Amino acid sequence: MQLIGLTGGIATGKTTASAYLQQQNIPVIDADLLSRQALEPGTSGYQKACRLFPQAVDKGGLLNRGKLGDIIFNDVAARKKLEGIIHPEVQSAIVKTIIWYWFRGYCRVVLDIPLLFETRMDRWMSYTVVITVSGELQIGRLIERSHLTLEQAESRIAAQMPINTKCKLADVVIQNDGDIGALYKLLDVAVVRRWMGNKQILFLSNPPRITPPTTQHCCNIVHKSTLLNYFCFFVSLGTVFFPFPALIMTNAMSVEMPVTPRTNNVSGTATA
Ligand SMILES: CC(C)(COP(=O)(O)OP(=O)(O)OC[C@H]1O[C@@H](n2cnc3c(N)ncnc32)[C@H](O)[C@@H]1O)[C@@H](O)C(=O)NCCC(=O)NCCS
Ligand SMILES: Nc1ncnc2c1ncn2[C@@H]1O[C@H](COP(=O)(O)OP(=O)(O)OP(=O)(O)O)[C@@H](O)[C@H]1O
Repeated sequence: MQLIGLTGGIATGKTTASAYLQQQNIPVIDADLLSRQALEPGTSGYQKACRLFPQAVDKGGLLNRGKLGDIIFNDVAARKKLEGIIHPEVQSAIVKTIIWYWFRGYCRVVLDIPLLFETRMDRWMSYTVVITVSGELQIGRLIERSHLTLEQAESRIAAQMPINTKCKLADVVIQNDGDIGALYKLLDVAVVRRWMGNKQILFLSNPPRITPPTTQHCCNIVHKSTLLNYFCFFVSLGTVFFPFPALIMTNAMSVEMPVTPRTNNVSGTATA
């Protein structure tokens, strides 16, 4: 099972990338969606959040996500408290969903997790992809999409791990300064074609900044059989408390088949 960690800063394009990958029949687990589900009315998370953050509850008694955002993105202690409620729920949902996809015979899953590095979940990934964008574009896209003021947008960005740090931690960096079509082309190279190598930066600029090293390790991970998948699933059920190590174990049991890279010239694919 190949686990591909997709992350980035706020409004750098993770959701746009995930939607495209899903169109390519690659399953995506969206941590933002799971965290929204953990805060839905009726859940214990919702009740705890209402108790902890009464300032974010509207007159009608409903939790206002915008107000909650204004609180947690300006107060580290409040953010940690909210994360303490939501993250355990999200992480357990992620593990269950991975196992579900595995049971269905998928050999790879993309995990769209904004806090991939902060929560150290990158340790369990086969490789990580960071989507980044220049500061001005990030602010502009965030304000436009979420209808925020400049101050709100800046506080949300400041509350996150600096994007440059994420880029340093990533195996693949996608610079999303171009149009959507250009982003899709970069995703084809970085994920859809399962192109794996050393750290790569896929620039949209012209001329190309980087080409893959000729010694790159390209591999196509293929499961031996669906039967093995079922076997692995039952093994993981036995390891209720440590399902991730079980997934990694079975990853090691997969066959690695070297394939010829589809493209030796990333730039050719990358340029818009
Ligand atoms: C504060 C909340 C209610 C604001 O909701 P809103 O609908 O405005 O934003 P949404 O959930 O779509 O998140 C948008 C983006 O904000 C950023 N973000 C969200 N939570 C955090 C956080 N705790 N730390 C840093 N960045 C965060 C991410 O880049 C995310 O993609 C919400 O973000 C939330 O519940 N956050 C805490 C849970 C969490 O840590 N989620 C991150 C994924 S596990
Ligand atoms: N290459 C692009 N060109 C133009 N607009 C883009 C591009 N990529 C993303 N966008 C736009 O930027 C905004 C933010 O993108 P998106 O919602 O995918 O980011 P995100 O990283 O998922 O955000 P969040 O962290 O809030 O979940 C959206 O309005 C999206 O349509």
